[in-house]
Amino acid sequence: MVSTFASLNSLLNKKSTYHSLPVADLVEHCLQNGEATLTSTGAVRALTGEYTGRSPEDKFIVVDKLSEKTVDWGKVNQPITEDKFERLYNDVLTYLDAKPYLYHFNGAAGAHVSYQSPISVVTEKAWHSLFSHQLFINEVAPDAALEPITVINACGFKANPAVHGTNSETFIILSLSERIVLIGGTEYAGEIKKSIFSALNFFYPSMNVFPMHCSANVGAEGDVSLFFGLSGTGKTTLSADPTRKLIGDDEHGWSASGVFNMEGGCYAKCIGLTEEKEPQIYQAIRFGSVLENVALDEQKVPDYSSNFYTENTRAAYSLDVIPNRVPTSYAGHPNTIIFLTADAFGVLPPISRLTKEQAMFHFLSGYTSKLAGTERGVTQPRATFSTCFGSPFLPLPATEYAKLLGEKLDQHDVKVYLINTGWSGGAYGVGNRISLKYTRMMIRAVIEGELEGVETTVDPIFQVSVPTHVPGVPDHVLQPKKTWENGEEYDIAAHQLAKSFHLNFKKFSHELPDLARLGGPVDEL
Ligand SMILES: Nc1ncnc2c1ncn2[C@@H]1O[C@H](COP(=O)(O)OP(=O)(O)O)[C@@H](O)[C@H]1O
Ligand SMILES: C=C(OP(=O)(O)O)C(=O)O
Ligand SMILES: [Mn+2]
Repeated sequence: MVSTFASLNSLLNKKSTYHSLPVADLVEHCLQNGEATLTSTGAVRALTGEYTGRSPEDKFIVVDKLSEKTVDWGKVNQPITEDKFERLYNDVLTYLDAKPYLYHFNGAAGAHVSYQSPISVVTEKAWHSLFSHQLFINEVAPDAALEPITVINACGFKANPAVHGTNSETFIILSLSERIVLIGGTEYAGEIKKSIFSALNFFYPSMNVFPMHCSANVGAEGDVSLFFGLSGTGKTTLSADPTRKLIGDDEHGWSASGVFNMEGGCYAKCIGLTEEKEPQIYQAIRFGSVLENVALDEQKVPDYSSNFYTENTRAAYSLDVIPNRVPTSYAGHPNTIIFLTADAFGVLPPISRLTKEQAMFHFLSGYTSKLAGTERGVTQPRATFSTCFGSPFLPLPATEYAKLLGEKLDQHDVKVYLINTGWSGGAYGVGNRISLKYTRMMIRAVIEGELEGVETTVDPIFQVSVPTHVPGVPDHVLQPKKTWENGEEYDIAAHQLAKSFHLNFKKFSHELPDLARLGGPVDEL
């Protein structure tokens, strides 16, 4: 229990801890400490060394009274004992105690006061504090509803698996009871934001809030759109739309009163970034923003085309720099939901409309690809079923989140579309990634209601409803088989994927016996 833990407070009360430094000071510290480089954009650039993506094999949840019977234990949520956690916690604090200085960010997660949790992030690096400042909410509501959560990031501390019970020197450990996240052995900043997301994904469902791995924006009429998707499928890119106000790019809750952002900033992939293609993200990279693992030329100009350090290059910036943001970071109930999937087999239609059953089936399936770099060891697109389009971040069984989605779909009038932002004209390696321009056109058409009444065909394998015409997109692009040189090869690949959908869904068939038949592809198992 926590009373036996070394006191974090005494560490934080030391003179050498910097509390809630303003951005300009944090930038100065990053540069003075030699942690980061000032770039021509005004943003600082940090390099993270060996770990340039998340490390799912090193993520654990502490088994205790609260988690034991609630968490969906397995490969994603690996158990670690309270004793091991306590030992590691004490060793991490001893390590941090020896540091000449520490940084302490104080902010919040959950834009709506009724769902807000104060967040403390204690780091040895100034740039992690700057990252936290940009990604989390900076003003804490005095009456925040949830208890605080503390992240302790000792990125330079290396665990000893024999002593600490970890898998390697690296660890991301969540104690839900103590509301503490311990991170060590990795500098990848994404672990900080995604561990808070994991914690809230545990706490929100019991408050009747549906936590979602999605981006969100709102139109002039107050119409809210959500974009679900695993990393790299386009949440950040596609929600950055000059004609709509941004709520957030990655993590939202859906409560009885509407949708709210959990965060206060964005974390955009910047591989291949150009001002022309993604102006909002490009322009957000400025003083105060943090570039992670982006290559620089001799003039310190970012080279977004370079994957010298990793494919998973990132920019972290505050929502404050987005000109068309929703200032409160919350809005009403969505009327459009888009599931983004990056299909590496190139067989899913680029756009299709889903019935409620299909929406539930595809949400639970979470078929997509892991794109290069976001997770350690993934170097090219790899097809995966990532339930709820966010499996790495879900402590509870997937069906709990699906139940919340089902309730919301019953209560509100929402159209649901599946959009393939992955490959077309052949699998990865043969075909090409669907053009961002066309994807944007499809999304515009959905949101503007231009597809209501448009003629559709039912995809013979996936059974979803495919519009025959989308303004601005050549008709043949909408029919995946027509984009392949060899139609027979298309059929083989599509049937194979249909089969893996059904194989994957078997784990839900006990609880949801009819859903695969009602919402899935043709079943030829
Ligand atoms: N058709 C497309 N739709 C969306 N993104 C695309 C598409 N084609 C290429 N991309 C690229 O894929 C990446 C999507 O990343 P991002 O929006 O950060 O994903 P997420 O926020 O879901 O992790 C961006 O680098 C974007 O330029
Ligand atoms: C930051 C990540 O993902 P996303 O691009 O979805 O924010 C991640 O998976 O580490
Ligand atoms: Mn994103």
